[in-house]
Amino acid sequence: MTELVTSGHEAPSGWRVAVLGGGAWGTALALAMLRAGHFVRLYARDPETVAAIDRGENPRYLPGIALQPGIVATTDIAAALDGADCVLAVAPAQALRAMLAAARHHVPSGIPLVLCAKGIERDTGALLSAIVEEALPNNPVAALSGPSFATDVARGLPTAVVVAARDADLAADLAARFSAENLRCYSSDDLVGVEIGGALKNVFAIAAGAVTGAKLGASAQAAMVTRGFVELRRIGAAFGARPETLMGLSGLGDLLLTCSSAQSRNFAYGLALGQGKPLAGLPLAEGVPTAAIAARLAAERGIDAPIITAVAAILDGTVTIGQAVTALMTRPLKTETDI
Ligand SMILES: NC(=O)C1=CN([C@@H]2O[C@H](COP(=O)(O)OP(=O)(O)OC[C@H]3O[C@@H](n4cnc5c(N)ncnc54)[C@H](OP(=O)(O)O)[C@@H]3O)[C@@H](O)[C@H]2O)C=CC1
Ligand SMILES: O=C(CO)COP(=O)(O)O
Repeated sequence: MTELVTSGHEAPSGWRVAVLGGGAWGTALALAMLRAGHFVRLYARDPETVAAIDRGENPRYLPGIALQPGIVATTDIAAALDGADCVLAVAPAQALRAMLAAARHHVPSGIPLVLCAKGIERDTGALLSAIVEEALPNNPVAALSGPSFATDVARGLPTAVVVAARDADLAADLAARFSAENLRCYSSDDLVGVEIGGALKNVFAIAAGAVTGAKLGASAQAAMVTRGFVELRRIGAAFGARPETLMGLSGLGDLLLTCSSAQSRNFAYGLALGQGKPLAGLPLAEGVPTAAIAARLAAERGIDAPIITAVAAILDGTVTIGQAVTALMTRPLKTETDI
């Protein structure tokens, strides 16, 4: 592996970056890595996606966006990982464990694995970093997160994210290597804080979409996002996240983005829910499994998380949106600063 660099974002020479996942975010990050001067191999399990990327497009996941040449796409995970200096793991959160099982014997020892998904494993409650540490004990884990729609990044629009690792030098090195003219990467050593913010904001994005879809009004929207952030901070604190991380790009920043834009698939999912439209066939909404497990974790740990609990109950059909709103509005009164 090349030596660590921590200054600016001009120094790094090209790394061999393996991107695992050929969806919207994997493809966008592959482009971002090319622009940052790296050699990119992208693994997708679907041969049609690989063929499309070879043609310079990914119409299923990034329709209408022309891909600059240079991404080497393959269905062979071993070939994608051969000689890699770094791995970006970009499958959905619930698929991470399966993807790592396929990858683990081919990941060079010691290279960083950067989590790019946002979620908590539904069946186990595991943070994604814990899944990586179990599957790849000889590889340092990092996470890239923050307000960043794949289409924006793919188009090269200015975007800021945070790259976190427990080792601050590794985080700074990765941030320097990944940054380019229109991708500004901050670094953090609060890996868990970055993971928690990214996972939970999706649950509130579903709630925000539902508030809009059910025409509950802009005031309700602002109240929900603000009180949702209180729940995010409570759960974050229980996991050891630092408050300033939750206030940053991967927490508040991404919460604001996805709670305010129908470009967010989680918001769009909530919008359909609030409008009573069919949900089957909608694009990936990571907040759905994360709501269920976050509600369970909050209950087990005695953390007050009424909005997350309401979203989970609405999604599993236990309560209607109307019933959830009434329950939220008639809870015992309290001081606002009672975090
Ligand atoms: N899209 C965005 O704007 C952003 C997304 N993210 C996060 O990135 C993660 C991925 O999202 P995104 O790329 O958008 O999702 P998409 O639905 O666009 O794509 C998912 C990709 O993962 C692949 N995949 C699913 N399961 C497996 C598996 N077991 N092994 C290998 N590949 C698998 C799919 O393959 P196949 O086509 O064969 O099913 C597909 O290529 C999510 O956690 C999301 O929250 C983060 C920031 C921005
Ligand atoms: O995480 C994202 C932007 O930061 C993407 O959000 P959605 O998955 O809701 O589209």
